[in-house]
Amino acid sequence: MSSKSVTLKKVTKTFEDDHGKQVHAVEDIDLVIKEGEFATLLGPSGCGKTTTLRMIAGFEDISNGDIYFGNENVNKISPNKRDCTMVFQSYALFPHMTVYENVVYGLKIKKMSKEDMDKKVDAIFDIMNLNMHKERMPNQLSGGQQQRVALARALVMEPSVLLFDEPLSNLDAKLRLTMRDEIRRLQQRVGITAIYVTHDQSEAMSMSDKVIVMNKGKIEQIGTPQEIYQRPSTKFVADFIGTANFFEGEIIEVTLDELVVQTSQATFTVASYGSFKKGDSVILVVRPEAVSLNEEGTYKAKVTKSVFMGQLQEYEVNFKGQDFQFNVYNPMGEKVYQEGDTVGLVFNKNSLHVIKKS
Ligand SMILES: Nc1ncnc2c1ncn2[C@@H]1O[C@H](COP(=O)(O)OP(=O)(O)OP(=O)(O)O)[C@@H](O)[C@H]1O
Repeated sequence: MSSKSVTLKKVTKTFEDDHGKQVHAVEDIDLVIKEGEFATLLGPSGCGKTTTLRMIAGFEDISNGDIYFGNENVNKISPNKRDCTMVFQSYALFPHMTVYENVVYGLKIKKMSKEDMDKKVDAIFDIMNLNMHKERMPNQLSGGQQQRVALARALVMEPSVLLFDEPLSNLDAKLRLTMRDEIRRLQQRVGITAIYVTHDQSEAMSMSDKVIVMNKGKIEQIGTPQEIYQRPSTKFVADFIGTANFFEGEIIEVTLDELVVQTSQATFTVASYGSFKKGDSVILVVRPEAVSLNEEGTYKAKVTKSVFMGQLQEYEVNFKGQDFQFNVYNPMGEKVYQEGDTVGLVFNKNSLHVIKKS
């Protein structure tokens, strides 16, 4: 199976709202998804991820800009001629056709010989463990099985790019976990370029080589799951991915590998990433795992909430006027603090992160 890169250059999509006003659903997006890469468009409802995916598929015209598959500009190529297929949230299987007929349908349209068709369908059914369901009708399958058939139907066409529009939204939580592993393994096995839309950050984090975080029609950050979690470039990204506490402050010292940040609560030393200078107004991002507790620590805080969650103890403390939350692992025998206790906070400087205040 061949795969292609996908490039978006200054892509914009404008819609007319109910009052006839032009609104940008997607604005000036630049994006490169490499061959064989699994890239996820992630963001809250209405941020423009589905519109972006539909423009890549050709279902939606673009108002401005260019889209390339490999070196080929596909702006004017109709969806059925583009070298990509889409897997939908609703599976979109033909209800009156068997599993086999559903999967073979696209090849029949292409007028492929029966022998070649059977070879391709058999190979896909083997990869996806669908052989025993060949003669069933879609309504005789579970949601997960139906989604596997939809995936098989997309893959059998051997597109260079596979597009996913929230494909797991209709499945229960446990099945979602299994299916996301299955999709990722399959994508790696066939080496196809995949572009996946979701608003579920754990799905994005666990499946992707590259995550594209969108907000209000624009790209906030592109990075590996680790980069967007550990080194978010904006407050929006830090807030949207995982949980975070924010402290406003100012850079008071810059060394080769450290920043010193003064907030109204304390002075923090942080491992340095990005370019900062003395006097910059910043936001200190404190992830839940950046904090541990002891009796002696110099940063004293009052516990305002302590909840046993099994593996983790969830704390909320008041630290010089600001409430913040974090988790501490809970091995048996570890001291557990209760509401009203005074504790010492220890911050791990490698887990702290600074972003510029906009
Ligand atoms: N056909 C349309 N006509 C007018 N406005 C539209 C149309 N399609 C999308 N929009 C608007 O464009 C913006 C982006 O929508 P889009 O569906 O791409 O967002 P999304 O991030 O995929 O959201 P969701 O997760 O809810 O699907 C929204 O404000 C939406 O209302």
